[in-house]
Amino acid sequence: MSTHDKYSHLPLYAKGPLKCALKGQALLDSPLFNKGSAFTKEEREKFGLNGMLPAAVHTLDQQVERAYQQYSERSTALGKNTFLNSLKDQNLTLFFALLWQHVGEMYPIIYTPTEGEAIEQYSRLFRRPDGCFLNIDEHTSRSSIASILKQFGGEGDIDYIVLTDGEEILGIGDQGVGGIGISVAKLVLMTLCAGVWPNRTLPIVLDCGTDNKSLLNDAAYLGLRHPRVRSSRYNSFIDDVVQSIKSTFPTAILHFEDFGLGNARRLLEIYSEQLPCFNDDIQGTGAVTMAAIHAACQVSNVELKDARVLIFGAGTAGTGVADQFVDALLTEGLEVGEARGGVWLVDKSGLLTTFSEEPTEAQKPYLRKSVEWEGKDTTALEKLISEIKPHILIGCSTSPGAFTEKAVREMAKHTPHPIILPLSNPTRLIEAKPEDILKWTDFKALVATGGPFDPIPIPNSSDDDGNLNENDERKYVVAECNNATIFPAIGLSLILTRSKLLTPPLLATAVKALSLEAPCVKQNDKKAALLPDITDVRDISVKVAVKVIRKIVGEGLARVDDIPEDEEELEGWVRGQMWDVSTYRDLEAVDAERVKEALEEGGEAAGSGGCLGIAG
Ligand SMILES: NC(=O)C1=CN([C@@H]2O[C@H](COP(=O)(O)OP(=O)(O)OC[C@H]3O[C@@H](n4cnc5c(N)ncnc54)[C@H](O)[C@@H]3O)[C@@H](O)[C@H]2O)C=CC1
Ligand SMILES: CC(=O)C(=O)O
Ligand SMILES: [Mg+2]
Repeated sequence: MSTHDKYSHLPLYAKGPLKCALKGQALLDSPLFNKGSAFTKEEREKFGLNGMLPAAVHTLDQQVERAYQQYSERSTALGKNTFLNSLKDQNLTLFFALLWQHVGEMYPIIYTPTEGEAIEQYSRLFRRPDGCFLNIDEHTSRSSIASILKQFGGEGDIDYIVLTDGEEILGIGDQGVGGIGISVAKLVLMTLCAGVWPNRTLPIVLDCGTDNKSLLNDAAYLGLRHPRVRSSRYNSFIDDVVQSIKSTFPTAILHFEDFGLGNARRLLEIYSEQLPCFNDDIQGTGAVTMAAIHAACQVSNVELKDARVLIFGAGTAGTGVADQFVDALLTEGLEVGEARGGVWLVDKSGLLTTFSEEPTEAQKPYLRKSVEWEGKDTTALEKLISEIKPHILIGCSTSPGAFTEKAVREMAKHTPHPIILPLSNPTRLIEAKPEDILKWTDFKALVATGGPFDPIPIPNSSDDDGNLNENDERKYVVAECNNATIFPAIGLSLILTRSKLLTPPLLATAVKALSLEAPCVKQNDKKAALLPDITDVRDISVKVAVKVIRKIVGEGLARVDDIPEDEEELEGWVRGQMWDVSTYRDLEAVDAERVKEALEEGGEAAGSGGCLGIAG
């Protein structure tokens, strides 16, 4: 065992059969252990299930088929989302097997855009709680929070936590307590995309009130019915929560999601040196966007160090992309000043300059000298494009239609293959539709979007010399540039190594690794996707994780020391610890006392608190 520190002995994932102390109805009610009609005759006998299930024993595939039929009968996206969430409450293995077998179809149902709708309707759709609800009004002390957290498991039981305060959800603003939906959805992706064990994760919402008037006036609203608490009371609440997480789950990774502009970066800066933590909207969005930029630059022969980037919407996500761009240039040997020189930030007031009023801390490093812009129009996007001549245009503004035909055509005048990434979610808020961008640029642009879009037929496509390919039936696959393509792999790497921190070199490693997997790079084809498809994400996550894990070890941040050095062995080591989306695990009956003893002896915890299961 490791000599690194006292946490290195804590078990990671279960191997072999799951030891299960539940029987009868309690077993059927446990989403981790339940197999429904797939319980074998022997298991029915052993676990007191006789008479509690119909006679037939079905396979997981048969169950998936039936569940898919039921899913398909729901006529609306929201109805399908509700169906899937109920299934998750009943049987985790079936839920993830179904999702994985239909990942292309179901991804937008369990994630953006449908999950956004479900969050807006949270209080109406509510059936049973999922996750941990911490509310500021009942917050009395750090120990009271710790005692709530302990209901979800003890030291070593939880690997990954998604924490939100619901203020800036998925581009739809303040959703109060409904924000729990984004914590749950991001954790579903952790399992689906990177095999993190779902019972070893914890979604948390911090209910600090809401400034959303329609929620405050809605009699059905389930959260605290007052405006958001801010300043010192909020800060001490957050600090108590983070410190309680740290003491209760000392090896857990903390993922901040959808915090408001005034808090997201501030909290990351405070806590990134105290525990392994991650802000998805800043770092995840920055990282996935940077991977798309790397890939696009590579196929369109633009040197990153020469690239000019115009970021439209300089909030949490926009400045996260800017920072990631600068970090990438620093790893190529540029000085900070030079690297920042390639970034222009535009917000509601136009180009951000030294003349701009009250720039945020995150925007300050990128302010352009106002004297250089005297007498010029710094508000109209097409005018800015005409001055700056960007190679890359990124939208994180929630301003639909902001990338106008004029602006996009102007961009195409200065660069043969404009790289245009309208990232705002949900779909109705996108800065420009990909089919329009492609049409306005004669399919020369390289495009990726924040949410899902169908492939776009390429009409009589031409090659770079302008020769028409009359019979070309190809479609332009618009990659989804969403942090969900990268955060699960980063999280998996941190979990498996029990990394002490998440540092910029780890993110830069993930970015490079992901960009190498982009179809456009692999096929050296400007019309292929800028990022891998979600249907490939599990394999991609393993590849990215292998590189990040090596970096974690190299940087001396790992807290386990049995990590294989050989790349192939390391890949097997990673895969071997992932949740299997294609099979049920064997169950071994044990009594509850034995489970407790085994956990005290340091057995491998298969379930978070209350699951009464260990693995041997
Ligand atoms: N694809 C992805 O992976 C991600 C996408 N996003 C999306 O990015 C968008 C922004 O999210 P956050 O940065 O978290 O929000 P935010 O509120 O922190 O930032 C939005 C920024 O856009 C600015 N803005 C608003 N209207 C504008 C306009 N007309 N012109 C220029 N700037 C304008 C705001 O002043 C603010 O600075 C959302 O739609 C969100 O869904 C966010 C995170 C990840
Ligand atoms: C994708 C994401 O994290 C967001 O839109 O907030
Ligand atoms: Mg987010």
